[in-house]
Amino acid sequence: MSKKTIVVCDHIHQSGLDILANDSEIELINAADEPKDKLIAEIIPLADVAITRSSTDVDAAFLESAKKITAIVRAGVGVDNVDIPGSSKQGIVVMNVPTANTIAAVELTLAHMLSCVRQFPYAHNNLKLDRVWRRQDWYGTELKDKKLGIIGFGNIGSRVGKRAKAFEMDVLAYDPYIDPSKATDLDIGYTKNFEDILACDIITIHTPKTEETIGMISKDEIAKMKDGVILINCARGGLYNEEALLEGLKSGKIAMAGIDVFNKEPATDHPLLDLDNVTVTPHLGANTKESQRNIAIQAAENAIAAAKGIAYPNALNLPIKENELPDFVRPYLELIQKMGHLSSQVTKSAVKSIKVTAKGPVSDYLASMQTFATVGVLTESLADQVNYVNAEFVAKERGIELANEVLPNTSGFTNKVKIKLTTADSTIMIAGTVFDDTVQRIIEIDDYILDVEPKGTMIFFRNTDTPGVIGDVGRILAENGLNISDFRLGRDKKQQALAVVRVDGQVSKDVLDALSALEACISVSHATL
Ligand SMILES: NC(=O)C1=CN([C@@H]2O[C@H](COP(=O)(O)OP(=O)(O)OC[C@H]3O[C@@H](n4cnc5c(N)ncnc54)[C@H](O)[C@@H]3O)[C@@H](O)[C@H]2O)C=CC1
Ligand SMILES: O=C(O)CCC(=O)C(=O)O
Repeated sequence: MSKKTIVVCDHIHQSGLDILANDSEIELINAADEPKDKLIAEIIPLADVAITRSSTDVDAAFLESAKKITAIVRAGVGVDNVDIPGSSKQGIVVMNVPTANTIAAVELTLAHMLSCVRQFPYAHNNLKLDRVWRRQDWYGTELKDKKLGIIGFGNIGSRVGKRAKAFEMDVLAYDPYIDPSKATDLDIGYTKNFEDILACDIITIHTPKTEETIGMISKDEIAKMKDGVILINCARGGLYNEEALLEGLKSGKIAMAGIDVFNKEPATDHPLLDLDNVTVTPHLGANTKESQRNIAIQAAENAIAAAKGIAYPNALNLPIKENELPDFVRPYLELIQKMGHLSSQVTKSAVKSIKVTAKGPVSDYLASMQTFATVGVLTESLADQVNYVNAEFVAKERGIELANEVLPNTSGFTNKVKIKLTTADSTIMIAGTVFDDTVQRIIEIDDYILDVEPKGTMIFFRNTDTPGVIGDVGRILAENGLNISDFRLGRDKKQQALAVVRVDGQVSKDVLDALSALEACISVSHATL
């Protein structure tokens, strides 16, 4: 097997590099010290998988060069510098390493909080750099009994809250997307009213950077805050509008701000740096030895798994979360993909729409069913250019309409999935189910009730329901050296029948011509799964 190339775009801990270097199936290119233009132009085109941090943007230029890339591992949490829709369009799986740097970011937040209330860096510089001993200049405040507002109560926010409780702070969480008990179980207040947060003494933000969270704290919000409020941002630049923050700090409305992240990084010329009431760090939230080691190991292991096509841990743009998928759903996904592939082989015409329907508990996974069915349908014309990540984009680009619907839970099979494929020339409907949790079966094709295992080479022979047809079909197949491994017949109310014949071997044009020459034949087609 040829080696897969993993390009490391930013600095990661040596322990991760060692894992990559020691894998005999992996070619490692450590490009962390390469200029970004060289990285994009010369190195990214070689990569099967790339590992990035916040210093490499996965933008249009990166993606343009990512000709071979199948997966990108963001060695950290925030993926705001990764163009996820653009990656999906190219069929690239985007993965992050979500919890390995949580504690590092939590502790840096507390460091900023303590530094702000005691103006620590200024007192430090006064003594160390200026050699001035003026204790009367450095009166701080205490965290005890202060009200701390936490915006975003996920991995980092909740742990900041827990530690703030140890400082005897009065903590209030704002996060509309969590169960309030996540906060109240920690004896932390929970509010859905953002104004309650604005009334706090200290406010810290721990949300991802999204359209909703950009500028969450702006001029209007700052105006509503207490005079002398302290603001901390160790999440992402821009969550606090930087101009409003600057104004608030200049006017003294905001007493202090602790800032680790900037809208544009590196931020060596930022006007915030000119102020005397900020504590600043150059995006150090994840920079502890423990965190960097953990992240690098996880990023390397996950990149290797992705390069070998074994697994995509923490994938952010796959239609399914592997570890959340109940066992009974997997065979249905496989089945609907096969049904999609089969229907496109039988119709052999430009696809107009793919409609997926399902009944029973499996219908909770309808969106994933749609993706798998779409991959199945498009595989016939696009082979490996289509995958679970880009299927929807590819279909839309080709003007294929995608639709899905839950079927009413009537009697019969507990779970049933159905695909209706409409092409320029015809329509086909195939339904299937799974017996005993593993046995996949096609149970309907158009109006015919059947019981067929979707496997191998299959001939679909539609005929007028007259005696002797089965014998004729068997004879033609035998004359052409095709052994029948299964023969299933479905009849409809119009005196027509559909035979699905599974054969060992390939079906030639001669066989199809001979079958279609039979007087009873209405149509004949074949498919291979
Ligand atoms: N400075 C640094 O080096 C680091 C920064 N980060 C940043 O911190 C962020 C948070 O990290 P984690 O806690 O691990 O992520 P997480 O996903 O565990 O938590 C984020 C929380 O924000 C909440 N949220 C989302 N939108 C919200 C909104 N509009 N209002 C209120 N809450 C909202 C979510 O419900 C979730 O609970 C990351 O997205 C990343 O940008 C993370 C690690 C290091
Ligand atoms: O180390 C980095 O790349 C930054 C860490 C970070 O901001 C994150 O994990 O979201």
